[in-house]
Amino acid sequence: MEVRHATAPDQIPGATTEWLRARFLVEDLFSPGEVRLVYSHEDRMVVGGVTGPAVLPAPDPLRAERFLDRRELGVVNVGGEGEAGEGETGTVTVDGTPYELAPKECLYVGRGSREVSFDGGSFYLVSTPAHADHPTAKSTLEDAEPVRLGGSEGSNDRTIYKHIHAKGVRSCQLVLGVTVLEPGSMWNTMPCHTHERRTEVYFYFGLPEDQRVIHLMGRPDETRNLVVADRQAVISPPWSVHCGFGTRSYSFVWAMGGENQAYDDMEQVAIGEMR
Ligand SMILES: O=C(O)C(=O)C[C@H](O)C(=O)CO
Ligand SMILES: [Zn+2]
Repeated sequence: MEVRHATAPDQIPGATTEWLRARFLVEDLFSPGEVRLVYSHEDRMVVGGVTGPAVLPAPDPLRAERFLDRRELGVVNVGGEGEAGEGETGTVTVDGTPYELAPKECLYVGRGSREVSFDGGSFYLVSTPAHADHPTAKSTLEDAEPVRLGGSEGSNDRTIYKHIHAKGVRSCQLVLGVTVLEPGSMWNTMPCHTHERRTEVYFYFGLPEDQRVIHLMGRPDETRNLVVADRQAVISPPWSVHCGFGTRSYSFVWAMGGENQAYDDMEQVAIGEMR
């Protein structure tokens, strides 16, 4: 498990591309038969990738017998569509109960779960500290009550699926959803925002291998960019904007941890304020 330390906005002026990528970009999350994990001190969020079969370990930095002794976990199947277009389903088994996840479906795994294993599919993981037990629950795209936002005039026609949130699958602090851009729409999260009460992690997927997303980060008046490939994640601290545009359309998993779970509790930033 890689450990990354927290950052401050006054470190951004003068930061090199390499410095920014080492702190905020998470590459290489997927390797067959392995669970790869990164522990960020930004709200103590852990992100990971699994290509099964594999079992969720309890890495040493957690100093816990089991990964979920003091944590909760969101799992999203980020595997591609099957040859017949029906989607590659994968299985997550929690303490002997199997849950089949189709692409973009999500499983919330509550604190206290003892064994989590993965088979088939390709799974993205996000975990936050937890102080109560909430039941393990699956969320389909229908359960996530899709909301269509934006439009073709802004190249941001997209659908937001909220899986884990205050009015959906319940958790202690984790909030998680999937946003899918329509073909020809490239911009996510514009106009952008910050939320000082929460860290957010974006995981981009469904992007062709030779295409990229240009992810904007930093204080609104001191922005930088990260050039992000398919199946890479960006850690967005509470002080940073998080938005971007792709050279093709794509999907992303967004997940937050921190002070509150109010999805709309954000500070909107007008494009004219950005530098
Ligand atoms: O497309 C969007 O806009 C998003 O998905 C925004 C995220 O949900 C977000 O940033 C929540 O704070
Ligand atoms: Zn946000």
